[in-house]
Amino acid sequence: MGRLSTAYGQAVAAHRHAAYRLAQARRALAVAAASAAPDTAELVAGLDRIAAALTAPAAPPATGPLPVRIGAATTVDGGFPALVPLGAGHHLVVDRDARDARVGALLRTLVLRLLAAAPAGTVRVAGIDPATLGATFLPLRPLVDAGVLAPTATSETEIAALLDEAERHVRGAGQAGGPAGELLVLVAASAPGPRELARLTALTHAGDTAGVCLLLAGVSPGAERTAPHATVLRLNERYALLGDPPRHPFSPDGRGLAAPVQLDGDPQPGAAAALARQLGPAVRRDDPPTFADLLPARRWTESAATGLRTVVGRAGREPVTLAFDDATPHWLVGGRTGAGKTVFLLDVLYGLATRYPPAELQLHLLDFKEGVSFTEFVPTDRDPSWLPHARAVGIESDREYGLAVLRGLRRELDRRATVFKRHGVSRLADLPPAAALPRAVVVVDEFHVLLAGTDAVAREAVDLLEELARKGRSYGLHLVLASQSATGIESLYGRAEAIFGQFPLRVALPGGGGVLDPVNDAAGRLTVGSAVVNTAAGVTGADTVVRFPNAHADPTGLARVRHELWAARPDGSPPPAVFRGYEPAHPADTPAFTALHPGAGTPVALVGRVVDVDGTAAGFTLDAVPGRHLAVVGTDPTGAEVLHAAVTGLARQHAPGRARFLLAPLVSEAQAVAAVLTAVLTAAGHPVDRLDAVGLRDRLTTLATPTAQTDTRTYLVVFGMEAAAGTLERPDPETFRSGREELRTVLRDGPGRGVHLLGWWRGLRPLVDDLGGAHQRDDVACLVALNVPGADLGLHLGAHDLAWRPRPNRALLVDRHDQRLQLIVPFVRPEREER
Ligand SMILES: Nc1ncnc2c1ncn2[C@@H]1O[C@H](COP(=O)(O)OP(=O)(O)OP(=O)(O)O)[C@@H](O)[C@H]1O
Repeated sequence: MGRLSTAYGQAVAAHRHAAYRLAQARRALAVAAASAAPDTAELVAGLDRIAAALTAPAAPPATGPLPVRIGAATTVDGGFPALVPLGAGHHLVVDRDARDARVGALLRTLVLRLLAAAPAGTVRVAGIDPATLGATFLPLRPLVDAGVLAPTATSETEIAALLDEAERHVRGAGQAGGPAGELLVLVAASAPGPRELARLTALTHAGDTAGVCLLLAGVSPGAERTAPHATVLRLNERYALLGDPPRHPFSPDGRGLAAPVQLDGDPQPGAAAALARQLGPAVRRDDPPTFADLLPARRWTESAATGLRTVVGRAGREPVTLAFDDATPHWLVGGRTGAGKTVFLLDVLYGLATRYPPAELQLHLLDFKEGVSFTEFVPTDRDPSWLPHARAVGIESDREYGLAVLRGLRRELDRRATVFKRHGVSRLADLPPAAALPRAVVVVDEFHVLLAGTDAVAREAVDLLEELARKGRSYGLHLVLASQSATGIESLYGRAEAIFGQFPLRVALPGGGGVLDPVNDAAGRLTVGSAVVNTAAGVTGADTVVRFPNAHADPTGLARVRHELWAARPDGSPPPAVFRGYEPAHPADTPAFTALHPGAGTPVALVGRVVDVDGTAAGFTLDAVPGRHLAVVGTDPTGAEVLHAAVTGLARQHAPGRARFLLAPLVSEAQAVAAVLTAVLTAAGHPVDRLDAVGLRDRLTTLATPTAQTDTRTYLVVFGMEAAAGTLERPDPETFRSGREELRTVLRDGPGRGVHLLGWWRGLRPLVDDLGGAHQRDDVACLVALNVPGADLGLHLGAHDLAWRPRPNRALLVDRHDQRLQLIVPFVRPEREER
């Protein structure tokens, strides 16, 4: 208030001085009038009116215009200050642009005077200068650095973005229903294109309380008509002629001030820097938005019936709200690595989760990169809380997990279609309250990973995304696809338009201009923490530059919000289904494994967890059908772990004495596992035999011999089957049958007699040799492929487009009998990781 009264005091003093000089001028003119000089009587009358205006008690600056000096009106008697009203619905139009040095100096001077006259932080200035590419404002650089003056808009895109911001500012003032708290001064040093100029002049009609003031240079005199709220200044070679200020005319007939005006020159050198020092601290309050700015005043008070809305940041000082609704059902977000995509998505998710209760909003979050994007939404050892809206969260997801989530969502759409039919509605909002369904927001971070290549996973993912995008609008399912690049994705060739056409809302972070129209370069100059938001599928001119807060900068604030939401969750809310791509699978953490018990039917060999939404246990039933044996293939020592899990699981399914285990650890890596297994099985009361290669061969002969049917199972567990190749190849001197022949008999006939082989082969080739050729592959119908190249495996299975790429902590489960192919996380013992 102190600064306001000082500025106002200064303005009043200037008025008084002007009034005094005016009186002097009037006297001089009266003398001239007496000598019948033409026009002087009129001039006197005009000056009288100005004097009346100047000496009348002025309205406080908050509600009235500021009188700002533009130069000196010259009379025969000398000069007096020429003032123009600015602000509170008053604007200035100059007929020449800043390429006339007098205009450039005038604009700079006016900017300094307006800033100096108003309380710090209440005036914001933005320049437009297409003709001199910003040169007009260069001397004011210290004010730009201090954040008082916005960087000059010179290109069509920048000017359009600035106009968007100004229009939002005006709308914001309109909605607030009173004088805007801040005066936005738009200074056009030269006229922009006709469209932008039309938008600028339209702003001059915004009214006294809109909080916007335009100084338009280089606008033709006809602008008087287009800008009835502006004082018009025309320049001739020596002077400027000042038109009548609207509502405070100098002349009775619109001829303006009769005294020509000598415009003030440039401000003193150093004036801009001094002002910047003075205003900087107050303006720095206009720091980037904070996380708290995104949150609603009260939690869970909004209804999602017609869509979801959240504040994502600010454009200038205006909050920017984005929606998932009929107009913008899906969003496409682009930005290079480190551009702030994850932070932006977190801002959106917290904004939504605080506005809508879990009954109105569900979240499905998929992250395909190494990182921790959505970890904070799921329970951990350190923090048991979770975001109650989260239904499925994939962290460092496999593509197959993404596919599983998308398939689940398609089923959800089918379910919703049935509900809609039952109620005879076609929109979510029309469902009766008792049948209301939550909206679902599905975020896929780094979606290009999911769609990479042209394999079966990519093809199915593209189909699913297209279907979800197409139907999602009416069923309340909204997609947010984020990526470093939305272009050049092979699997999208010919499909991109059909899919991205459903994504009208584009958010381009730094380096993410690819989500905008190819000719739209609005994202070219973004810095981290800002984004271009475009609600017209990226076309030029529909851009808003938004600054968004760094959610990660306030982890405590974030945790507080999350805990508050968690504490408020409805009774019985389940935690989200979580898939952590980096996490190994332990039998002891898998409910289906720990639930195994004797007498539960056909034994199953559990080998890991399926990469799916529920983390289903992965396994094979070992029934009496020929070929019900398990081959674990690959050099990865996990092979021994998989057999360990399968065997301990089988042991749990048999009462003591009802199963026999024959363990053949033929390779050194398996000795320790076999020792542990022997101890476990023995402790469980099961007979265990240890075999070497020769013992294995002998036992195969025994097992191949038909015996009377018993209900005792025999599990022959061989670690490193290829190590017995030499022994098995040799024919028996008496029967002339080789060990391999005995083996093949066991493979075919064993299951019928309760005999199953569980073997680890360290390569596909030895397995094929043992089977007697690839055409015999069904003799071992259950396969767990570890580090086996996809091409080799595809060849072995006769599947030419097998989407398998060997990687740590993953295996491909193949059951040739039920045509099952599943990506699994193979079981390992916890102690193995510690080694
Ligand atoms: N609004 C912001 N304000 C200030 N700094 C930010 C903002 N957003 C992000 N950053 C900074 O950028 C860093 C990277 O952000 P983020 O992790 O969101 O990037 P990303 O695009 O997801 O990158 P990547 O794909 O490599 O994970 C953050 O750690 C933070 O330091």
